[in-house]
Amino acid sequence: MIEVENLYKSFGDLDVLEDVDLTIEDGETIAIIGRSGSGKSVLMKHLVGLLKPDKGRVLVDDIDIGAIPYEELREVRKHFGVLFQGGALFDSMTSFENIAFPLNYFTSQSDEEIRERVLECLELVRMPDVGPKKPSELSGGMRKRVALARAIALEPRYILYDEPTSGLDPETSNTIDELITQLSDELNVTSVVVTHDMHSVFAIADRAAFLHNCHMHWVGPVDDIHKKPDEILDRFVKANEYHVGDPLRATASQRGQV
Ligand SMILES: Nc1ncnc2c1ncn2[C@@H]1O[C@H](COP(=O)(O)OP(=O)(O)OP(=O)(O)O)[C@@H](O)[C@H]1O
Repeated sequence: MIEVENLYKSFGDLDVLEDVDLTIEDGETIAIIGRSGSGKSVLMKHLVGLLKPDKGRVLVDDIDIGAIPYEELREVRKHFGVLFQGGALFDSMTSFENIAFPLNYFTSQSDEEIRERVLECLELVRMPDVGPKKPSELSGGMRKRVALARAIALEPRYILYDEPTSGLDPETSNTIDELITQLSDELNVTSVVVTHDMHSVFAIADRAAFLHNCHMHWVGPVDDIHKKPDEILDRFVKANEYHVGDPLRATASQRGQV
């Protein structure tokens, strides 16, 4: 479980998060939503200790990650897989080497064990044959899937996704959404998805957490987004769900493509 308590964060004069509380339950998929610049990525970075709160705490399995030395934080981070916005793959390495990287860095597994795990991860993202390919030889959606394979290599308990569908066409976005759901079910992980893609939110998330004006304005089951209207949330949702009816999104979902 991750608990964010009374979190404040500013950069110079810019207040980004004020008095933010959020509890992320084990096994759920929660979407962090909000306008561009509302602090979604800043909040996500606090969950894994990449940023430290000015005030407040982030507890991961009861450990206050802002108050522990780096060596202990490194141990906590082993439980996290992070899919960064651009994928953040190493361009000079093959897909195989990218996925093997955290295994080489964090574990003392043999070359054979690492090879098996890399192939397993490629299988999980349904791209068993791309190991020898470099990121530059792959499409945007394929790069995200390789990055996802790398994020799950250490068998994380938590996967953090930063805008996983941004920059992808609707059909590829569906593929990524379906993969997020599949991994959540098969690996029984807790997933935190930063996004403003409301189609994704309704497709994959159990709950949504809406940041607005530095505050956690609304948190609840996605089913309640329309049932229990909140004027500000409603405005945000309407502005961002224009492509929900996109036939490509619908078609790929119905086909169940991954
Ligand atoms: N390291 C930093 N130093 C200074 N300002 C920062 C830093 N990180 C984020 N910010 C600022 O904090 C604000 C929130 O940024 P953040 O990236 O969390 O927004 P976001 O909600 O994820 O937006 P988007 O949807 O556009 O990605 C922005 O104004 C950003 O410029």
